[in-house]
Amino acid sequence: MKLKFTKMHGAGNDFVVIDAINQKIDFTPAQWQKLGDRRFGVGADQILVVEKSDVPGCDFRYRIFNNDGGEVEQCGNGSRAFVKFVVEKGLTSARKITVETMAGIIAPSLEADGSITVDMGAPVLDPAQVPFVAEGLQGQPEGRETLWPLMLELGGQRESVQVSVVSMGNPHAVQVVADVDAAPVELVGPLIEHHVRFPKRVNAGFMQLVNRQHVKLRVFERGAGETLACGTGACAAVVAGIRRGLLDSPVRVDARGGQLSIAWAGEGQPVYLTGPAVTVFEGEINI
Ligand SMILES: N[C@H](CCC[C@H](N)C(=O)O)C(=O)O
Repeated sequence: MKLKFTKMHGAGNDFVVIDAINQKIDFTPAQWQKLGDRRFGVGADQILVVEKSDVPGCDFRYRIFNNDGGEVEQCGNGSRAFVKFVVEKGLTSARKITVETMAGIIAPSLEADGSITVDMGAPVLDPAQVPFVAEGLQGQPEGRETLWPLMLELGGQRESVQVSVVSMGNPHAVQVVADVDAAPVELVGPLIEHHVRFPKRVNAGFMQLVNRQHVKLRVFERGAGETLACGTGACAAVVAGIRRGLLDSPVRVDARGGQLSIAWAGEGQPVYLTGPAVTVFEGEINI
């Protein structure tokens, strides 16, 4: 079939966005993978699918596929591209929309100055619900947070890294490092992503503290590898840092592809993600 799509990015985290309201989409994981393939397809970190929602009061449904073809629960940078897409395509006259995702309802809004803020909902902090298997581990309390010693096999050596585990609807394991640019993200990221204690795999965050309201962050994403920015990863990292007593809301998050801002008022409260969304080009592909 000939498929119309829009190529977009949020702080360098790039997407193929598809209007599945006006196009009939029924793809196999292999077809999603092809769309995300940077040589055999269009190429993107994730594919975002816009559908009508059946949930009363919800404007749209938002489906997210990593470029490994797997469908996932949430995408923060994608939610900003989503609201820009539906406004630019005339699919809504609203500027603040409610969107049904696999992880629950989120509410992106397009501000008059073009910036976009998303109510990402409250973080899930119970390790079992991330999900993370803590059995047999001695968690290290720090502030309101618990640091979990994750055992990794690195070059025949067993090394332990201390991670916070947080869900934004999708799972995150966040560690603090002295220097993100020197952090072994390509080596350690996959070991954490596929660690046996994460039954649904996990996004691995590496956070450097600049000051109490400014961090640098790299994320090795589940199902996509290292991306230039990860919105839910930024949310999870800031939540973990605030709970550890290391950060104060709001926090500036410097990702490799751009700048995000995260605000969180504490347990049970929503996390607000603010950042850019850019439309790069429109296209068609035979898929
Ligand atoms: N790789 C993530 C999905 C995309 C999240 C990221 N691109 C964001 O902006 O939140 C996962 O498997 O949970």
